[in-house]
Amino acid sequence: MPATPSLRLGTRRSPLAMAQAHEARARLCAAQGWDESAVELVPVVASGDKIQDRPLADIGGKALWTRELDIWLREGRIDIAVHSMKDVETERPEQIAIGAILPRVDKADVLVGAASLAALPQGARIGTSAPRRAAQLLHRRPDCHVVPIRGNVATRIGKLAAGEADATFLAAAGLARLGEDDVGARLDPEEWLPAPGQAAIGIECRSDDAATRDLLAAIDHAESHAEITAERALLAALGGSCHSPIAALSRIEGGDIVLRAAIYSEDGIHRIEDEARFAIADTSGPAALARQLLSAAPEAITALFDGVR
Ligand SMILES: NCc1[nH]cc(CCC(=O)O)c1CC(=O)O
Repeated sequence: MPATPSLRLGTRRSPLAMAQAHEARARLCAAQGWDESAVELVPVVASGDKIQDRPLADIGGKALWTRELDIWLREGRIDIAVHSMKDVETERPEQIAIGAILPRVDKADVLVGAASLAALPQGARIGTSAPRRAAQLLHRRPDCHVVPIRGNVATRIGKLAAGEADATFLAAAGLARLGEDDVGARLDPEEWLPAPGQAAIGIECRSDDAATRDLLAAIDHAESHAEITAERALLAALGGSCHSPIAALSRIEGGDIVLRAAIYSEDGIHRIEDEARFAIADTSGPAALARQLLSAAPEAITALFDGVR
């Protein structure tokens, strides 16, 4: 009998992270014909999960989601780490490689607490700690008030029920992975652009671990990978931080990437939106779009970005 292969999969502990870890394990094992016991789930507490009372942007940004898993991966305590790509910084350590992107699901945001943006009562309080969602909301509904809200999906829905806010935004992908498909009103992603990398699960491994890279390559979804690579390159070229309201949506069309993006001032008053089409292999496409956006943007927007016009 062949020895049972054993791979340690690191994940955050939130219910959404665990659901994503299970999906990653299922795909990995199905592709290799392994029993699921071949992949051990190793839940790791992330700093972002320990600090719940302040907005992510104020306490260190996206690195708080990856720092612990990065260390565990580099020290060899786990072999792979599963992430929501939306939460992964564009600059990754050289020792870590994005080995697989799973097929992307619904990229839309969902509004929970009202049937549509137009149906929100005048002056409604909307819970979100995401600068993108806040700016998008204020652009469309300047009468509304943004109140900070954090915590995992269930916590946020609970805070809504407790009256901390009248409505909130959640990612359709996250809700679907938790089996909560019927929560809230879906916002058309063409009109309400999602975050770069939204709805994509990424699996990382050590860059020098060739055997694991092969395992991940077997489940990599090329189109989803190309999309998130373009969206992340745009984010990097804009020089945005987690304070920078940026929304992006890409799709593959006949061997090209069509990448659409919008950047906002924090108060949502200013918004610049543009689109570019370029070959998947053209790695300079996203940066060209970033320059186009920044060159058209007023100071209230460019002050939030470090990118070069
Ligand atoms: N910032 C938390 C986070 N990171 C990824 C998702 C959803 C799943 C995804 O986009 O892949 C969520 C929750 C949310 O925005 O509702």
